[in-house]
Amino acid sequence: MNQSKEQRILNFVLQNAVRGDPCSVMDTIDKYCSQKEWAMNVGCEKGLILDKTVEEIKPSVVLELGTYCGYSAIRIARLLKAGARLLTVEFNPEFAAIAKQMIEFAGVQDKVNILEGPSEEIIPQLKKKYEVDTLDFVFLDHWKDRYSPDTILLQECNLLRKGSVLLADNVICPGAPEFLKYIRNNPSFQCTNYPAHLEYMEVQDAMEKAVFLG
Ligand SMILES: O=C(NCCCCCn1ccnc1)c1cc(-c2ccc(F)cc2)cc(O)c1O
Ligand SMILES: [Mg+2]
Repeated sequence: MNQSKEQRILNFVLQNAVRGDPCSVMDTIDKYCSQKEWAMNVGCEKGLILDKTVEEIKPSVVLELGTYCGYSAIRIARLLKAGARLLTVEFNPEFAAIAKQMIEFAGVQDKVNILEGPSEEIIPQLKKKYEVDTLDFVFLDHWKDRYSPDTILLQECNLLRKGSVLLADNVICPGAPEFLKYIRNNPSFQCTNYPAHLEYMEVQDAMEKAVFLG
């Protein structure tokens, strides 16, 4: 049965990156996806915006929606302080299996917990099942039409506190118009837009940062 693109990316990392070196894994994925096969990793340009946001917040508890191959989970986890943790939600079991291997190869598995299933089911379980009090940082990178319903669900589940930061990928391409309309018109959020390019392409994209004001 022929391999998936995601399996080809993992194999390229296993053969070319340095085990236990997160930057080498990120660079190797970026090399493969810019030179051989495009894939929807956040990439290095938007990845720098993600890095700066994580470094600014120094979060203890991070939620990522949309694991894919684990590129942004590795990107975030490598910057987390001792004892800090990342919970990342992936709906697609094949993607989750690839991400698990990618994260372990990078050596950040002790900071990352991959939660398989639909975000609308997992978010209401975070407090009781995953012992979360509130979230310091949320990276939204899953289905773009789920960004606003899941942001509402996070509030309903009391998972945000004054100063919690949301960062959303792809608000221009593929686009998350409903999310932008919701978040920019909501007095409980302070929004900032970061123009960038779609990963590995000369196509306009942007990230949106939203700080919860409580
Ligand atoms: O769809 C995206 N991500 C969600 C994938 C499924 C998430 C599953 N899931 C996980 C948890 N709950 C649900 C995405 C798409 C593109 C893109 C851009 C241009 C183009 F021509 C084609 C595609 C670029 C990205 O950066 C993206 O993130
Ligand atoms: Mg994305």
